[in-house]
Amino acid sequence: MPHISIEQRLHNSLLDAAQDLQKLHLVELFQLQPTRAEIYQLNIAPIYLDYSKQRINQQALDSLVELAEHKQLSQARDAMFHGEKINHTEQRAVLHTALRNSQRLSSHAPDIAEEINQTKQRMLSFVDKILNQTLRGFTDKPITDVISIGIGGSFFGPKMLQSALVEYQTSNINVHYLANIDGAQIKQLLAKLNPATTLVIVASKSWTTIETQVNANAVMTWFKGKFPEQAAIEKHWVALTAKPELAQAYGIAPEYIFPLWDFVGGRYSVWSAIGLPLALSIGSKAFDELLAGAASMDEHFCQAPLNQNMPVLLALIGYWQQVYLGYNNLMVLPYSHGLKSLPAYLQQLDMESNGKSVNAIGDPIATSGPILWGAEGTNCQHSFMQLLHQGKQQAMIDFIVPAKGETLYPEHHKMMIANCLGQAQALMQGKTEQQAFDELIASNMPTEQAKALAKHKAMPGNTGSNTLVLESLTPYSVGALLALYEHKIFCQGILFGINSFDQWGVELGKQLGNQLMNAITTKNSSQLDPSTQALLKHINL
Ligand SMILES: O=P(O)(O)OC[C@H]1O[C@](O)(CO)[C@@H](O)[C@@H]1O
Repeated sequence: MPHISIEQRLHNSLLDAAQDLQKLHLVELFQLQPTRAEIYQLNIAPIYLDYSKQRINQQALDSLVELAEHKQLSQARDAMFHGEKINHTEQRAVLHTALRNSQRLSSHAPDIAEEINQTKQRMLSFVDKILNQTLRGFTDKPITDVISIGIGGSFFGPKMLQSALVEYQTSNINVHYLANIDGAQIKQLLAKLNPATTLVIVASKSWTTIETQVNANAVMTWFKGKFPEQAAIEKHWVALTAKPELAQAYGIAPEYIFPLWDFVGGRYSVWSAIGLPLALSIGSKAFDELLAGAASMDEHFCQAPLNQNMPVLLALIGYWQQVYLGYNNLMVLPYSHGLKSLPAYLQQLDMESNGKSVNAIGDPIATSGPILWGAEGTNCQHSFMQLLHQGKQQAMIDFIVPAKGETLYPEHHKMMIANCLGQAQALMQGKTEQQAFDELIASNMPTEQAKALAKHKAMPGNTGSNTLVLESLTPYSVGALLALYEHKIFCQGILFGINSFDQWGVELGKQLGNQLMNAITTKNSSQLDPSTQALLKHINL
């Protein structure tokens, strides 16, 4: 027998499983194994995962779990939780998990754990004081509005969670977000606000992000138009940053500066001081529950065996679909208006983390993270779902739905559930031409016409999906959901061999944006490529 490596053996086994599964329709898989729904599920409160509709079998799952072991997934996970510098291209630890519970870290890095706890207490006490009006504006008026200026990870998390947890909004404070550098947005926002009752938060880990700087400067000009005094700035401006010295130089009072650290990646930072605008909306208790929900998923991720581990399973199923079934994109469909911005949040989380082309030692890799997209159900059923039912492109799909909905409108929630499960079913089952024909005949259509139309009504089905059921839309369950995706992405990074925690790819765009700005200001575009020159000429600034 020629010697083959473990990886090759597992690869062969996965290829065999994929070949076997290609011969079977999902409907046949259920006929052959009627207990699939009981076997391929995991209930880790507050999330129930059904993956029985995936085109997967036990041989594939066993080999995938073995592959994860072979890639030392558990060791990599422990290294992350213990604060090892796993982000090797930036020489940084990755410790967003310690923000939700620092206990696991305290035996490895007690100082960091302590600093995290102190910052959290300081931040939540600040929130309480703004909300109970102990802390007020410069003219002693209570704060009614917050402008949170930040982009990417300093924006998506708080913004998305604010709509997800709107039912938990305890304060009367309106939080407004400024991310894009669109003067029209600033104009509209500032026109309706009063500087005397507005708190301005500048959320920027690096304190160098140009969009955030430009927006902060515009808001500062507006603010100083009413209150030029430094003492006023010190009562109305807050900084959330890993560069406190730069924030202080900007004029922000040290007591109003809340740090984060280089071991918290931007897209993983909603659990840190970056969550402050959210906490000002939902209050410190609900913010704490959000952290507790995420910590519960961390605990599960650290303790559960790999084949019963929800983030690991999600990662393995996605890996299987990409590498062995040929998918390249993941569609996330939250059947919940509150979670409408979840796809946008997950886009940064997944694509900025795993959109890479080389492995840890810089060698090219064959597969990296998927394109992620999606929208709130049921709206998407009336737009792009047609393509998935009958088009030639395919997607990996995560349906997400809360089991409990708004009690004031119970019929709406029942219909939401019915639509969510109905879509997953339709994608799985499809409809044969014969079924379509029979239906048309039953509706009294003449045979020839029915034959012709049946071709258009047939749907292949056989599209797999995961369904994630949250108990309800609470801070705890949403915290667990976000941590689930974070860990899934981490696991996929390990499987692909990627460093999921750097983002060098975004740098070139920033650099060229600055060059373009220079060309526009100096009116000299001669160094630019012909297409860019022609565009600048046409725009004629
Ligand atoms: O918080 P900062 O440093 O302003 O960065 C904002 C965002 O910019 C990026 O560095 C690149 O897009 C993200 O990773 C980050 O979340």
